[in-house]
Amino acid sequence: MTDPVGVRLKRLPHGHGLDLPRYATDGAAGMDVLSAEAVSLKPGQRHAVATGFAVAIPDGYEIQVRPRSGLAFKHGITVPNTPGTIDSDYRGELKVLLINHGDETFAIERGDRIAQLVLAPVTQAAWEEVDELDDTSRGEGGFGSTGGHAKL
Ligand SMILES: O=c1ccn([C@H]2C[C@H](O)[C@@H](COP(=O)(O)OP(=O)(O)OP(=O)(O)O)O2)c(=O)[nH]1
Repeated sequence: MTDPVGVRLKRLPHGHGLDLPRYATDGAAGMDVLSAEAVSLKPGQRHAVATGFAVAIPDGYEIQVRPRSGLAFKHGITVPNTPGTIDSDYRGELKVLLINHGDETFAIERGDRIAQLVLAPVTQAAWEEVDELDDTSRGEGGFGSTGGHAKL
């Protein structure tokens, strides 16, 4: 595990009194993030859930917003834009987009752990436009070209 990276975090008025996102175990990759609002999601419904804080991520990093597998597996609650991207220059409230793919209304209470945040390094690309690309054994094969499942 590398040394932790400092990330500035500002609580917004509706975030006061809530725990900050935190790693549930020593080896956790993601910090569980809490909802700052109570909201119910009907089947098929989407919502941008308030977290009650904003961040200033250091240059060269992003935060990814990922689903919690337990909510996804047991209730069909997931992040439709997974992994959500929090840019280092974004200063608005960090929101967690959720969708209910289950068949029952799902109630979220303020303080519920709704998703997880993963701090990740970012490498920006610089295009090098060329007339021809190098040959590879895969070539233009893709989208299941190597098989591995009867349906492919
Ligand atoms: O799950 C998410 C995804 C994004 N954002 C915020 C932070 C991010 O930096 C900003 C823009 O996100 P993104 O680039 O994914 O959105 P876009 O649809 O491309 O909008 P924009 O034109 O604002 O970049 O919105 C969130 O709070 N939660």
